[in-house]
Formats: sequence, C-alpha cells, structure tokens
Amino acid sequence: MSAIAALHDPARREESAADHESGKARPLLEAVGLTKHFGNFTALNNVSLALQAGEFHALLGENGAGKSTLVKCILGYYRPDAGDVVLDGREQTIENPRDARRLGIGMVYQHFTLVPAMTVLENLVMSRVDVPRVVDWKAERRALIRFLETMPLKVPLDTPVDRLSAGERQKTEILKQLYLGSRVLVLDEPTSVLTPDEAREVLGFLRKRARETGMAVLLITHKFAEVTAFCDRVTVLRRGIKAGQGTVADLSIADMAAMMIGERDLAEVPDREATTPGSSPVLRLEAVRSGDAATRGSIAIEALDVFAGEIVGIAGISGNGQKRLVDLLSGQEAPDAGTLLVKGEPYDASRAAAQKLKVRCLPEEPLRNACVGRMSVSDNLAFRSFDRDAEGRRIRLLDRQRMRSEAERLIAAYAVKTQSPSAPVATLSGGNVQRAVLARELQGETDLLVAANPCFGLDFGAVADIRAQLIAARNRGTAVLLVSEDLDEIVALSDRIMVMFEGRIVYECAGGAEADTTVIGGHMAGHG
Ligand SMILES: Nc1ncnc2c1ncn2[C@@H]1O[C@H](COP(=O)(O)OP(=O)(O)OP(=O)(O)O)[C@@H](O)[C@H]1O
Repeated sequence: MSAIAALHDPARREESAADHESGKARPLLEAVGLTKHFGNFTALNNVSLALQAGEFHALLGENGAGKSTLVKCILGYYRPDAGDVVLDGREQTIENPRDARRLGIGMVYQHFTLVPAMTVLENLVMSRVDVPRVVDWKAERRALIRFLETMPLKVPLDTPVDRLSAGERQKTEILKQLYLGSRVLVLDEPTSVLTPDEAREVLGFLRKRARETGMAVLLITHKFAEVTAFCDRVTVLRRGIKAGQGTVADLSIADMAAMMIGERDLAEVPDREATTPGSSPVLRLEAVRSGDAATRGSIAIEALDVFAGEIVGIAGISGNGQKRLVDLLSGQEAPDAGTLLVKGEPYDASRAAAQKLKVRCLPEEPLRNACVGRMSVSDNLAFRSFDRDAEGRRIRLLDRQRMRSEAERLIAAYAVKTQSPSAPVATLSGGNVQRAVLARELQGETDLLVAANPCFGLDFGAVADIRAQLIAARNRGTAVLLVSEDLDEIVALSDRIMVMFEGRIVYECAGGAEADTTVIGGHMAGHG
C-alpha cells in the first residue's frame, strides 16, 4: 500500500486523527493495515499500530491471536500480504531481519540467539551489521567497556555465554540491541526466564531508557502486572484483528482481559481435595547424580519422593539442574549414578517403561522435545496411543479414522487452535503446541505426571485451563512433579515445595497459603 493509499485506510485515518487531536508528534514507527494469510487462514487482518518515540507499548492477546505474526511482519521475517511499515513517516520495504536491523528495529526473542561458545564480548561485536573483516579486539573491548559503563545492567564481558545464567543471557540479549543502536525494540516475553527482582530491574531500566532516549519499546507479554507497572499504552489482538487499544492508565485489568477473550468464561481451578497419599511413593529418587559436578546444570539429589495424589513443586532459578532432572525422567538422559524408581520398580524412562508404569511427561519447549514439527497435529496427539486399540491392546495396523476422531476430540476439549487436525504441529502458536502436548499426556490413566514449566508462554485463560487440569489429575490420585521457574505457580499448585540450587535440593516446605515466598526466594538465590 502506498503512503497515499494508507491515508485512505480507515484504521490509519482513525489513528492519525486521534494523534492529531491529542497533539502527539508523528509516530516513530507505524504498522499500517498489516494483513497476513497462511493458506486460507488469516493470521492478521488489517492491524494498525503506532509507536511514539519514548513510549513503552504492550501487545496483548491470547495464544494464537497473531502477536508474533504482527512483529514478524514488522521485523521482515514475513512479507505481509497487505499493509506497510512506516518509520519516521517514511514507508519502508523490510525484506528481511537484516533490513530491520539496519533501520534500527531490533527484537529480543523468547529463545536465545547468542552463540553459546563465544564470550559476551565476541557475541556483541559479531552481531553488528558493519563488523569489519579484521576485528581490532582491543579497540572493540575499550568501546564496549565504555558502553557498558553507561548501562545499569551488568554482564561479564569475557565469560562464554554458555556459562551465563538465564537472567544474564537475557540481559545480554537486551544489551546487544542497545549496543546495536535499536530505536525500536520489540521484546517477546522477556521476563519469563528472570526472577521477579531481575524482571523489575530490566523493565524499569528499559522504561527509563525509552523516556531518556526516545527509543520505543513494544512488549509482548501475558502478565498484566507488567502492563500496569511499566507500559504507557496497550494494543490487544484477538483472532488476528485489533480488539482494542488505549492508554494503560485508563484501563483496568478486567477491561484488558475482556478485550483479549471477549465474553468467554474462564476455567475454574478446582480446590485441592483431601487425598490419601499411600504408604510408598510413586516416584523415588535415591542418590541420583548426573552431569559433571563442576558444570552448571548437573544434579546431585540424595532423596526425592512424590506420593499419589500430591503435587510436589520444584522451585529454582533456571540453570540449577531442573532441566536435567526432567531430562532424566523423560528419558533424554541416563543418570551417572543412583536409582530412579516408579512404584518401587527401576525406571529407565523408555517408552515401554513409561507405558507400563503409566508415566507421562510434559517437557520444556514441547515443540522441540515432545513433537515432530512437520507431522500433523493429529499424528502428534497420537504418539502415546497409535499402536493401541480403544482397550489399550497392541494393534499392528494404524487406525487412521480413530486417530483423527480422537484428535478432534482432544482439540475441542483442550481448545487447541489449529486450522485443521492435519496441519503440521509446527504451524501452531507456541501456546497451542503446549496445550496439544498436555492434552496428549493427560489422556488415559496416569500414575506419575512430570510437568516442566507447563504454563510457560501461555495466556491467562490457558493458564487457568492447565492449572485446572493439573489439580484435577492430582485429585484423581496422580502423583505430579511440577518443575517451574514461576514461583507463584509453584506456591499456588503444590502440596510440598522443594528448592533446587546448584543441582541439590536445599530446602523443603509446605505449599499453598503456608509457603513464605521470601524464604523460598532466598534459598533459590543460594542464601537460605
Ligand atoms: N507459518 C505458519 N503457517 C501456518 N499458520 C501459522 C504460521 N505461523 C502462525 N500461524 C498461525 O497464525 C496464528 C497466529 O499465530 P501467532 O504465532 O502470531 O500467535 P501469538 O499471538 O504470537 O501466540 P502465542 O502467544 O501462543 O505465541 C495461529 O493460529 C497460528 O497457528
């Protein structure tokens, strides 16, 4: 669309008129009438968004609402089918992320983009568009030290990225964008790997920086508290269209939630019912060691029991061994020493053992760890059951009809948003992959459920759904091991809480109202 045609676009006119009335300056960046189709599906329908210089703007929407598609159109990952990106009043053709970077539009992703084996210094220098053929490392170091002196976020320059904590990596990603001189910074749920203190530090710093330098920040988040504490304005997407926009100070959380989900009711999270834990644990770990004790992420767990009908929450800052614990229980790794028992039997986490002992697992990053991306949603939903009939007996020929109707049932029951059961699972939004895997893992009788960050990246409606499913499983008598970096989630769901620090269980307490988050937080940070 040309600049003149854009002026005739109703959404554009409406925004320009509003800006004119409020006496606002020309926006730094405008997305005008962006539309993006995937086949017959419209992921983004005529969405406009204006970012003023110096503003901190939230982008809200349920899983699958089109937030990533919108920012990918702005960043040059996708070519929109209609609409324009206008920077400083000038229409821009952004063919790829490199063009976006050249124009000063940068993004911090949920996954890390740094090279793990390189140091922070090397990563920052090599990320520049204009990196010279022969790098003068001394001069680069001096320039970077000067740059970092002006920043309150601190990261160690000479440490390889794979030795940084998740929080330090996230800060490095943000510093990289500032170092590259981004004038528009898009952040995709940047606080999901940060402790509450780090999250406040990072968002507080970016807000101040935006005010001081005129940088515009677009924050994709599912956390209303971040919107109300840090953002000036908010845009809400629903099913690919702009469902609302406004000044945060004028909106309540209920207003924003209503824009996101419309009139739908949320799942009620059931109460934790009294359960009989049984005399012997469903899961027992004895003297389990895995990984080189000197490296981050190794574990040394003396004893860990989970009984039927309870949720044991493992709290900890990312990188303290939780990932390896889940890897052991999901069969991605074997322990170097010690014993894993399920219902008293040795457990090697093979598919056969999981089936026999009724163990299910929702690992982190389910698209990578629990799905085959190019296979259909229907096939992915059938991974646990494709070789069984309705009674659980082994079958030789696949029953495609049954797989499809079972997939349709699960898609409806867990409100998985997909164009069809035969769409590749990789085309689902992040939150919907999560729902699909949980739907699969909660089918049938489950004696032990291991869930790693089950609500990571989910919208608030989906969080309510998934919490309800976990509590319901517990109330049915399933033993649940919940590994999560979200302390509020651990406290809300767990009967017992254990804190992992540097691979060990360093603290145990009761969950729910009795849990003291300050004490737990202290143990998470290693000064309990
Ligand atoms: N490459 C693709 N091919 C087909 N459909 C896609 C593709 N990318 C996204 N979609 C669809 O477009 C819709 C919007 O997805 P998008 O990733 O933008 O949502 P989102 O709001 O970022 O969700 P989340 O909060 O879960 O990350 C989804 O229904 C998704 O299935």
